[in-house]
Order: sequence, then structure tokens, then C-alpha cells
Amino acid sequence: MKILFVNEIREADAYTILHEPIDSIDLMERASSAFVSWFKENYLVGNYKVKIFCGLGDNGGDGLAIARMLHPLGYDLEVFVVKFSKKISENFDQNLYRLEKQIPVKIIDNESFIVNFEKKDVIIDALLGSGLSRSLEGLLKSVVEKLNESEVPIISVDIPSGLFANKSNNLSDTIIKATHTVSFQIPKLAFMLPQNAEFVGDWHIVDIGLNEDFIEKVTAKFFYSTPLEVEKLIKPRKKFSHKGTFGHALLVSGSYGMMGAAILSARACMRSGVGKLTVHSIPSGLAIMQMLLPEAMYWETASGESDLFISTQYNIENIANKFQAVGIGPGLGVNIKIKESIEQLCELCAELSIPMVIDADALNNLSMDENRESLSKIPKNSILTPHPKEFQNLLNKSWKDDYEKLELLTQFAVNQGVIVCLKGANTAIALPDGTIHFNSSGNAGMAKAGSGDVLTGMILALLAQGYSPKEAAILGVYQHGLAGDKAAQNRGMNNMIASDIIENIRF
Ligand SMILES: NC(=O)C1=CN([C@@H]2O[C@H](COP(=O)(O)OP(=O)(O)OC[C@H]3O[C@@H](n4cnc5c(N)ncnc54)[C@H](O)[C@@H]3O)[C@@H](O)[C@H]2O)[C@@H](O)CC1
Ligand SMILES: Nc1ncnc2c1ncn2[C@@H]1O[C@H](COP(=O)(O)OP(=O)(O)O)[C@@H](O)[C@H]1O
Ligand SMILES: [K+]
Repeated sequence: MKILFVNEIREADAYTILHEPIDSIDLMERASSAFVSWFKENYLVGNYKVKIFCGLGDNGGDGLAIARMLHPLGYDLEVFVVKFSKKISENFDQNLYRLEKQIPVKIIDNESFIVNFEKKDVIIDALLGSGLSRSLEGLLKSVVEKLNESEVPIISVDIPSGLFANKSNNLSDTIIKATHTVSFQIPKLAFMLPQNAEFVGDWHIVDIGLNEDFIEKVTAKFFYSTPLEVEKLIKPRKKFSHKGTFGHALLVSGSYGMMGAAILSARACMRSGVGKLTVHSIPSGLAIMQMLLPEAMYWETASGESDLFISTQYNIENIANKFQAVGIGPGLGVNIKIKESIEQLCELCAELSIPMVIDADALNNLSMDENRESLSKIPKNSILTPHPKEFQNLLNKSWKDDYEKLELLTQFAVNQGVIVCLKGANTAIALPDGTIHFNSSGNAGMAKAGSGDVLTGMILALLAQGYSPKEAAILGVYQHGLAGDKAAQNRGMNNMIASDIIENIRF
């Protein structure tokens, strides 16, 4: 699903109005009715007193139309119009006329207004939408402050009032803190970013029938991967297939005291459809791996090499025509010799065009040099799976806000010619073509040691099976989150561990 910028959404509105054709006021009617469908399912009539706060633009117009639609359903309603300006939109004006025939509207025109909130209240925030042009001040600011202090649920129409849809707010800005945001058809970039989580709450998309042909033609930079889109990528297993059909993966992982990372990664790999898996790790890990994961083969580093992961055994004979994909990183440790091993394997994979997924300590090792010259060894189209700290290490710098983080992410993916899965809620997958795809699955129960190792194994399995790096990244990240969601359902977010994610992998 495309994430469009505000000007593109406006163009989509205008195109729909012209080509459907439909009057602007009727499109607003459709949007408001879509909001009402969501609202009446989630806030049952009789249980709540609804207070609707409307601005003077089209977002306010939505609020008035919503009030008119909720009234006949039997909702106990109060409607407030905040007169912060002399300018009103035509759709607002028309909806005010329509509503006032049904119920009276209260005007808030100065900062000394008083609204008393009760436990049963729910607020609908229709003050400002995507037309926000500057930070809130004066009357609007003080209304939003009072709504935020009310301690009752706030449902924002389209976007929380005061939040910019596709650029950063100032830290000091006053913004509605919504419990839910019900947004029209197209998700906003702001919803994807950690810095806005406290304002957006849980967000939901409702369809308002904007012209699909128009949306199809827009060249988007940001995407939100919906379950339907991602599940289409899954390749069925053919009846006469055999283990060779599904590839042989090489996982380079583990060191003394960190064999757990290798086991989690290896098990997740085998649970994700790969034909065969070889784990390359230290001699003392052999018994552990063979006992805990008998399905995997083991290639131990040469004797004499230490309990740190250090290998000098990579050459054409033992890699070419043997492995279809290589995963490297979980639990390796960081030191100069490990770095050299990683570089050697990267160079060989580049030469042999073997796809790679590079994670955790492999990334930390490649970030070791002051001038990051090791990064040039990473084969093009490799998948890198850093968490934010690892990504800062790769860049050798930090960012001032999440928007700058996205810019740096795009630059890195384009300049290095790699795919970067920047992990977290809504993992951002940056492709070398300059696009970013946000993941839709996963939960905070996954914020635990070992979850990332599981992801590496899953992506490795997909690469070995012949999924393209783009497919492997998008599908792997999604299925990892989905397995995490199932684990959270079964065990609870506090109680689930990374092994539970593996037990719930199913696709
Ligand atoms: N265009 C359409 O056909 C549709 C629009 N819809 C609604 O329309 C909204 C966008 O409407 P508008 O473009 O009228 O935008 P808003 O309703 O956000 O209001 C914009 C108005 O407020 C002013 N303004 C912006 N920031 C301000 C600030 N900080 N302080 C004071 N005044 C400020 C602007 O100058 C403008 O006059 C969407 O969010 C959505 O709710 C929906 O009804 C769907 C269809
Ligand atoms: N709050 C969250 N919501 C959704 N997914 C999360 C959240 N926190 C972490 N995750 C996921 O869990 C994984 C954690 O990876 P990582 O930080 O590398 O852990 P580790 O290195 O300990 O295995 C990532 O895939 C990340 O997207
Ligand atoms: K709003």
C-alpha cells in the first residue's frame, strides 16, 4: 500500500472528484460515513457520551458530518466548533448548515472556555487534518491542551490535530494525543515513526473510494506492506520438489558463550522452508548444535582457531556450487580477526554472486574502521538487518529525528546498493531503488534478546530458496512479526521469548 504525501492525497481527492465524478461535499460524506462505521463498532451507542471538537476547514467539516450521522443512531452528542480564524471552508459551511437543522452547536471562541469531562466521555478530534500549515498556537493550542488533559479516549479524524503528516514537528509542539486515529484510505508517513507514537495511538485505515487508477500512477517513495500484499509473495511447495529444490544455506554464527544466537538463527532458518542448512562455527559449539538441532549440519572452524569465531577456511571449493545463500552475524563477537573472516566471506560471495544476509556483530565488525572502508566489501543487493544502534555504527553518526533517520537510511541503501532492514516497530526496509517499505506485523513482546537472530535465520532460508533479496526482506520481516504476534497471543507480550517466535513461524 502506498503512503502518499499531503499534496498527493489532495491530488487524489481532486482527481476522484473530477473523474468519478463526485461533488467534494459528497466525498466528505463518504469519508465521514466510513469514520462512523468504524466508530459505532468500537464505541457502542449507549455506553458513551460523545464530544466532537471541530475546526473550520474540511477536517472540521468531517466532524460536523460525523455528528449529523451519529445523532440518528442514538448517540448522546455535544458538538463544539473552535473559532480560531475567520476563514472557513465551503464544505464546513455546508455541513454546519445541515447539522444545525438537527442539533445545536456550541462555539468556543476564547481561551477561558470550560468543558467538563466525565468518565463516560469520548472525544472526536476534528480540529485540523492534513491541512495543518504551522504549529498550533493561541486558542487551538489551548483547546488541544485541555483535550489532552481530559483523561478520556480521543479518536482523531484522519490525523491527530497538530501533527504534520510528512514532516517533523518541533519537540515543543502541542499535538492531540489520540487513543485511535481513523485515517482516510492512505496511511500517513507520520504514523510509521516512533517519535509520533504517543500522538497517533492505534491507527486504522478506512476506505473512502479515492480513484485507484490515480493512486496506481503516483510514484511513491514510501510503502506500508499489508498482509494481503506480502502473503502473495509466498511460493507454494511443488509436489515433486526435493530438498535440493529449496537450497542449501550457510549460517556463520556463534562463539563461546553465544551459541544461543546460532541455535535460534539456525532453528528459525530450518522452520522457514530451507532444504538444507550448514552452520559454520567454533569447535566447542558442535555438540550443542547437534543435540539441539539435529536437522542442521555443522562445519567447525579449524582446530587451533580460538573460541571466538575466526575462520580462514573460505575458498571457491568449499563455497561455490554448494551454498545458495549465506547468513552471517548473530553472536560472532567483535575483533580484528573476526572482521577479516567476514570480509573474506563477503568478497567470495560477491565474486560468486551468492546472496547474503548480514546481521548483528557482522555489522559491528564491518563498522570497525574509522572511515568505514570495510563497507565496500559488502556484496551489492545484500540484506543488512541492523537495529538502530547498529545502523548508527554503520553510519558513524546519529540523527536528530525520525525523518532524518529515514533520509540517512535511503542514502545508505542507495549508495551502498544494499537492502537495509532497520528493525523496530514498523521495521523500515530500504531498497537500493530509494523506496522504503514499512512492516505491518510485530509487537513489543519481541523487544527481547534473540528476536533479531530469529529474523536472520528466516531471511537466510528465503534467500536460499531463491526468493529475490527484496522479496526475502519484505516477506521475512513480515513473517517474523506475524510469528511474534501469534507468540504474543499464546504467551503474552511480557512472557514470550525468542524461541516462541520460532515455534509460531507458519507460512
Ligand atoms: N478534500 C477532500 O475532498 C476530502 C478531505 N477530507 C478532510 O479534509 C481534511 C483536510 O482539509 P483542509 O485541507 O481543509 O485542512 P484542515 O481541515 O486541516 O484545515 C486547514 C485550514 O486551517 C488552517 N490552518 C492550518 N494550520 C493551522 C494552524 N496551526 N493554526 C491555525 N490555522 C491553521 C489552514 O490555513 C486552512 O485554512 C483531511 O484531513 C480530511 O479530514 C475528507 O473529508 C476526505 C475528502
Ligand atoms: N516494539 C516492537 N514492535 C515490533 N517489533 C519489535 C519491537 N521491538 C523489537 N522488535 C523486533 O524484534 C527484533 C529485535 O532484534 P534485535 O534488536 O536485533 O534483537 P537481538 O539482537 O537481541 O536478537 C527485530 O526484528 C525488531 O523488529
Ligand atoms: K484531526
